[in-house]
Amino acid sequence: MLEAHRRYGGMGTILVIKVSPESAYQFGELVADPVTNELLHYAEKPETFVSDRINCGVYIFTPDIFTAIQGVSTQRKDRATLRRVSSFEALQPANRSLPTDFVRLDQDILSPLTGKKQLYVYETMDFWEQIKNPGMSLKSSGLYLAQFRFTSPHLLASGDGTKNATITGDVYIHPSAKVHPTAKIGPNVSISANARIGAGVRLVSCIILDDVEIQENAVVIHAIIGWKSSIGRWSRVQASGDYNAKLGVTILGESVTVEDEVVVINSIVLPNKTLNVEEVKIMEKDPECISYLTQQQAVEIDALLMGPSGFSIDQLMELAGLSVASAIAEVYRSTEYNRVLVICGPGNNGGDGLVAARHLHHFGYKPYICYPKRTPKPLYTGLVTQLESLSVPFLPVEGLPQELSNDFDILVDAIFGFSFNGMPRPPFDGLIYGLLSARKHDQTFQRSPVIVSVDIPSGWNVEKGAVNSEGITPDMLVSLTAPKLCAKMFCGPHHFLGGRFVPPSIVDKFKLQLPPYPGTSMCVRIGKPPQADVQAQISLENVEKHGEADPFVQFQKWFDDAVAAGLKEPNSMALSTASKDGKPSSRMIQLKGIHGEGFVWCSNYGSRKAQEISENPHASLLFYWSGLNRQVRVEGFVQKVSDEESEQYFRSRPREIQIGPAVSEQSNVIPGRQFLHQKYKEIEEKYSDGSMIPRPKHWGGYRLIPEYFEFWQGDESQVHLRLSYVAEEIDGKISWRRTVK
Ligand SMILES: NC(=O)C1=CN([C@@H]2O[C@H](COP(=O)(O)OP(=O)(O)OC[C@H]3O[C@@H](n4cnc5c(N)ncnc54)[C@H](O)[C@@H]3O)[C@@H](O)[C@H]2O)[C@@H](O)CC1
Ligand SMILES: [K+]
Repeated sequence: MLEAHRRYGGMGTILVIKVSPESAYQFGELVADPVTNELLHYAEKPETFVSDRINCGVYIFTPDIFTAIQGVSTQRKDRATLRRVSSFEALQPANRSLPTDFVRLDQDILSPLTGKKQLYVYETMDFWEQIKNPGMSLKSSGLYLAQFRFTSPHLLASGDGTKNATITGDVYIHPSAKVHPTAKIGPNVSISANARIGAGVRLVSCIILDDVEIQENAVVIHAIIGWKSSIGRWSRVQASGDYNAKLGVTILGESVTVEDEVVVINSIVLPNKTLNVEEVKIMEKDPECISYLTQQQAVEIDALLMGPSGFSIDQLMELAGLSVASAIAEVYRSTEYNRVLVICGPGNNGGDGLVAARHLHHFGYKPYICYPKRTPKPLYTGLVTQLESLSVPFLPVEGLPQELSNDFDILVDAIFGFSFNGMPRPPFDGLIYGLLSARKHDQTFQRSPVIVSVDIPSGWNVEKGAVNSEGITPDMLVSLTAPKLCAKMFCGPHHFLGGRFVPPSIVDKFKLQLPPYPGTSMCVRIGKPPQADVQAQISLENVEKHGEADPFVQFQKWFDDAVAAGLKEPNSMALSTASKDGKPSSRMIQLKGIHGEGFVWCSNYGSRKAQEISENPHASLLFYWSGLNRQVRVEGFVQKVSDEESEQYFRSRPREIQIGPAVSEQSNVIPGRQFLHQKYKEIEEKYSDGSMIPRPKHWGGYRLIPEYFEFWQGDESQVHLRLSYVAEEIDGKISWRRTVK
């Protein structure tokens, strides 16, 4: 490759490899000139197929690369400075999330330099393996150790349990590590510096990082143990060893303590956690406590239910669908999550979706159905008739909006259940893709719809879960009868079990361990609710230790926590303004996003707050995330955004919400509510042909440019913590001074 690089004479050469067209989209795809090998086009993880040659992530550059990196960084700094000094109206919505010293090799360097005789590719026919997920690094570590056997066999450990530990297969032990001779180690084990491995310890397929202590008789299998972690006596830390599965390898972050006699299976444990028996019991959907079914068992139970147990399919489907609707109603209230799209597949899973939609209608939701492949059996035609008689709309696939996120609050995935095999075929592949992309929440902080999967997240392998970790990531999974094996890979906040009908004969035959259903409920939660999860990571010490240097990054972190905790409307904030004579007023509004170094919201330019902002630009925003005991105050000055930017925000709103601003002349006295309804109807009718609703001149965006941030973390002991950031201008540049109180 080096020779080729010198021959090409460019600034950089990229190692590429040919992969199957199906897997190329996971990588950077490249197109090069077949004769000169010049890089002509570079697309990072493209949505449509570009090329089966992918970037291996191995580069050779001349030192000119540093000038190129500096160039990008300088440009970004200039832009940031410009943003602060020039009028906001002149600005494009800039990509706030990138700090000025952040340069992306692919987007900032490689893409702009294509076709300029600067970059070339070198295709390898040799072995290459990606290390995108932690599981793959364990696999690669094994390959590395195997290579040692040929290249540097003296580095590999040996021992038969007399003077040194018993070693099987390829094992590396750093000379400073202390390993007890009664330990049994290997194959595929790598032990780093200063690790201490106690008597009787068993290690198989794992990476033990620096300063780890593994005490007597502990077992570690298919795991990566982070720096300075310790595993107590007789504990087990293990996983299934499926390198492609999300939780196929157990990972302990830095400084995790697993106490004595604790079992940690298929888990990722964040840094600085202590796991004791109590903690683990609630943390896990303990495989010992709940049975998970193979595909075959699910099919057998199905047959037994409808055979000797005397059930009809109609009955089971009715109970399954009711469980799904009940679980949804338990978590997502119809007042906040009203518009539900139920996507129904061709089999019984789709039938469950039809039943659930009917119940959701009766529970006060507004369901819509997409049911592209109908089954002509009476059971299904009956379910369709029942829905039609309730005027529940059926939408054809072509009739679905491009972006599901704008029009629906809940997406119910009733596409495939336990009989799914292979890869999804059309039209369901496109629908599953729609579910995937509905979740890509961007910088706008708009709430994306929640996804509820019935029995199996569609597209997932029934036993192995998401293939290539690229499947949909539902927020809620309602397992029916008993969870299937893939449910172990479910990482969303709400896992429920439904199907309260399993007779004792089946429980006994399959030795099923299922949780009891409470009271008259049709569903029961499996695993603990999400809020406590995030809370477990919150300690004042953590907040202090991990506070970011950039308050915007800190804000994004806390905002993400609030989203992950499932808090209601995490983007709600109180805006306080004051009139020119200093009289304050506050109201709740919604954050639109962080763009152009500021917090943006949209409003009526004739409102009281607008009036006050025009007199006095100083304002304060307050976010309160009660479930996490956190609040954030952002103080600064406010300016209007440009007309073009306002236009963009207006266009990003769902159509029915676009009508609102046109109707309301906010804060102006109106003859009564009836008048508004009348006006709404008039406008709705005027644009009923789908033509563009114009943005009213009095509607637009504001941006608060922060000068001060205060992150407040409450604590049960009443010792609260404040992280504050004050903007300071040094040599014309803004920097943030951080203090902890
Ligand atoms: N046995 C039980 O305990 C109960 C099962 N129920 C539901 O029934 C489901 C199982 O129903 P089914 O056996 O009908 O199966 P599914 O609902 O999983 O779907 C099978 C259908 O999908 C098609 N299909 C399979 N792989 C495909 C692919 N790669 N691309 C496109 N189409 C594909 C099949 O041709 C068939 O039409 C369960 O998951 C559950 O939701 C409930 O209705 C009632 C209780
Ligand atoms: K499903």
